[in-house]
Amino acid sequence: MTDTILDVRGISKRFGGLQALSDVGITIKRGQVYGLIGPNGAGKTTFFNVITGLYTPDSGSFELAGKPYQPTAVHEVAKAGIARTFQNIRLFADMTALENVMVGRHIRTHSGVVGAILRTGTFKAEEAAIKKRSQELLDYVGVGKYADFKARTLSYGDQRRLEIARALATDPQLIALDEPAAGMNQTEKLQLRELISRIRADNRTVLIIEHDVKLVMGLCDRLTVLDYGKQIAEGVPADVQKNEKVIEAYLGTGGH
Ligand SMILES: Nc1ncnc2c1ncn2[C@@H]1O[C@H](COP(=O)(O)OP(=O)(O)OP(=O)(O)O)[C@@H](O)[C@H]1O
Repeated sequence: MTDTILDVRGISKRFGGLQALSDVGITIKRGQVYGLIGPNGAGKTTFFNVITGLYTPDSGSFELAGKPYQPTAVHEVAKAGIARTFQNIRLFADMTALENVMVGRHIRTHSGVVGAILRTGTFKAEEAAIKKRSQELLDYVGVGKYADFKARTLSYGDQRRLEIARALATDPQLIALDEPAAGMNQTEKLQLRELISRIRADNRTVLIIEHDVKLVMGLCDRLTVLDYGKQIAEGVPADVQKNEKVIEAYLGTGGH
């Protein structure tokens, strides 16, 4: 089994006259929490969108768990083993918390459409297993008691946790979290930090975009810093924190 989960090299992406990403590459090892940070407009979400199949890059190569991987379509990316959450929560608002997670789990089932229509024994057994696993995941992220509540009735912090449960339901090789702490209060941030640490302790691999630098520095094993689409630093938090280019990008010129 390879130690490298995601190996991405030479990603460039242009929107009209704007070079959103220039030759960006990262390597994430199994069991790491890897952070992607940078000022507003640095290209973080674009990078996420490229590796999860929402944007086609102008150049770049990808390997997932040692195999060449082409992020061409969102559902193919999920099948290949990358699950993500979004900066703006994207749950099925009128479905229950449990149903939201069950949807995520369905990409790993086998009985298919015919089985579902005929309600075969295999289908029913699979459905029961999906339900059980989904409830376990709700408990795992700490929202088990809201299983039967509609997603939109959950607090903001709980909706973010629910999104993480749904992403975990696909049994991903890599879970990519896009600003999971956005809009959270300090207590919720602490709980989130505990949850992500637990996810890592369970030998999962996490890629995280986050604006809260303190949270990222305390949580990540390694970091990449983007600024105007360029990778200005890569390394362990203690080194990245001292990097002059990083300090300048965050504190200096115009505070973009
Ligand atoms: N679909 C698009 N079409 C045109 N320009 C885009 C598109 N998506 C992003 N951009 C531009 O690319 C640049 C990088 O944006 P991106 O959203 O990736 O930055 P970010 O680091 O995630 O920023 P933030 O922290 O504000 O979310 C920005 O200048 C943005 O306006």
